[in-house]
Amino acid sequence: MAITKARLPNVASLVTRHGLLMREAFNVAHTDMAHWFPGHMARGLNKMQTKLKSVDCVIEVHDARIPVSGRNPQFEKRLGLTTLKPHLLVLNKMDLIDMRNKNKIMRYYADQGINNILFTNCKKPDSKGIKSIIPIVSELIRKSERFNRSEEASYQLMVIGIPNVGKSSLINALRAKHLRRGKATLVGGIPGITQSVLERIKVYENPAVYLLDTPGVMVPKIKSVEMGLKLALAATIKDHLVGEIDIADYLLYKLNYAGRHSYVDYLKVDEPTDNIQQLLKLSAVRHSWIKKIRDHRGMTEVPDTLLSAGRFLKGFRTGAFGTMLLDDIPDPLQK
Ligand SMILES: Nc1nc2c(ncn2[C@@H]2O[C@H](COP(=O)(O)OP(=O)(O)OP(=O)(O)O)[C@@H](O)[C@H]2O)c(=O)[nH]1
Repeated sequence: MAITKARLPNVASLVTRHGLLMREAFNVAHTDMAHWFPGHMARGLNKMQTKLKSVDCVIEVHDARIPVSGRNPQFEKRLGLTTLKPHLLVLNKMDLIDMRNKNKIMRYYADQGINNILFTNCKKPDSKGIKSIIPIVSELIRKSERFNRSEEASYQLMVIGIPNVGKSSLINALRAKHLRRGKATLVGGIPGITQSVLERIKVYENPAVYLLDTPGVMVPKIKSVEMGLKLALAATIKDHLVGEIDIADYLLYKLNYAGRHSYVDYLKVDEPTDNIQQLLKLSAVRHSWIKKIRDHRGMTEVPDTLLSAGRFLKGFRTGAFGTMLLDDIPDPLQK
């Protein structure tokens, strides 16, 4: 299957200063996306559902780079997010997007009835977003029914989200901010670090606030290959399941499309290109990333393009090419 999305290309940005014309759309040859998603994730949801009655508020963490892609509709369906319990949507990794998009993103969610939204950077526990979480959540709980929990002095919050969006980092940032305590929960750059369901961690005193950490639950169905590639680029799916080279190719397309060519220096190549194989090969040679393979001549040294792809992706994920929103945000004002 190929995606050739009709777009209105910003022609100026598609032509590099070297006069090269870049791709207007991304084509990919994947057909089977089933293996991108580990099936065991749905089991976590069952446990979350059974715990819901002891929860006062649900904090849904999502990656700010993909506000449209990948929010799990199962959360709404199974946990009744906007109806059963107070719900706060935390758009994390705000340091990786251009915050001039904030209002557009807020309008997009407001159009879906989601109004309690906060942008955070968990790398900075003293930042405004992290500081606001407990006051906002306390207010949401105070205004709610609390069902059979009104006698409880302490608050219990459940932190949910797809893999690798920063759920554990958020818990650690809150502990660091309010209790001056170290990490209570494991953080990692690859999806699927949190395995146990519903570990209870204290993050605040007076009133005592506990958070239940949960393993990431991936969307059950990916609507398109491009959506899958965005999720992979945001590191919510393990790279090898999708293929490092394909994800790197999509990244290259996105950077070129936006007219952003800082990858040229980062990868030590000569000029922008649309050819992922050539890019990764040259970068591997320039960095001396060489691997040995066995062929008809015995052991031969070849450029390690997989390693270059990994470094390219890491560059994007750590913000080396600047901030980037991966989704186009539908603006309800322009409907
Ligand atoms: N740039 C940036 N990186 C972040 C932020 N929050 C978390 N990270 C990084 O994102 C990665 C995933 O963070 P985790 O806290 O392990 O994510 P998780 O949602 O608990 O992951 P799972 O356990 O796989 O579901 C780690 O490499 C974090 O350092 C943030 O606000 N900004």
